[in-house]
Amino acid sequence: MDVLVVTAVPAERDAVTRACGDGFDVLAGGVGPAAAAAATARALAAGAYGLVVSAGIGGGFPGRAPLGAVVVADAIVAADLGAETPDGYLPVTALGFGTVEHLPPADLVRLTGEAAGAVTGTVLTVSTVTGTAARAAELAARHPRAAVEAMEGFGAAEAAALFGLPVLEIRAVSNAVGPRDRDAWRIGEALAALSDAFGKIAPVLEGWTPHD
Ligand SMILES: O=C(O)c1cccc(C(=O)CC[C@H]2O[C@@H](n3cnc4c(=O)[nH]cnc43)[C@H](O)[C@@H]2O)c1
Repeated sequence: MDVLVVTAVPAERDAVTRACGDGFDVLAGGVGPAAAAAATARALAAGAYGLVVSAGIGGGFPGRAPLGAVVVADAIVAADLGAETPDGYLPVTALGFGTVEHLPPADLVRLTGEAAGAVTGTVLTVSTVTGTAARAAELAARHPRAAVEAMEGFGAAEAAALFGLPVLEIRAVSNAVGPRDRDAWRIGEALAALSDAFGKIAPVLEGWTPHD
């Protein structure tokens, strides 16, 4: 299986490459869903791949994914792609547009989750890092299965879907979703956990074949 791994920043790319060597193509496509979509689409147009993996650090929802935990997404959801109304938030699908969710292959989620000892759950894609308890509570209420929020998965997934390819998202938790406390972020530990997880799941990804 030829695998394209898309991270946001070079530190994440290097954490994956440390574990996988030359086995996969790993790129740092930039922060945010638009950058991830553009970088993924460019790479997919230039090469022959069978699987796209969005990977990096992320914020864990308290009670679902503690610092240092690894999360494999069983759903990749755009959490702020919609409209605010006086009656609350509406996803774009409620407005008659597009999609807000991509589902990775269930067998691949199970196999990689088991290999890495990961939590499985919804990974939210946001364009703005959550910084208040109120916003964290709002997202958790709207997405009860949310384990992590990050900023790129949905963009990579949109590009993968455009090319008819399956997608997976793997996150290592660097901080808790909630009131902003930059000093409490544990980026080094999360990058080490990401690297460790890729060391364990690389053989799974290499051996996996899609089926209908
Ligand atoms: O300062 C650094 O060294 C550094 C390294 C990596 C990422 C950052 C960021 O500022 C965060 C944006 C980046 O990380 C993901 N991320 C991590 N935690 C969260 C979160 O709580 N909510 C949303 N995104 C998060 C995100 O995917 C971005 O790629 C700084």
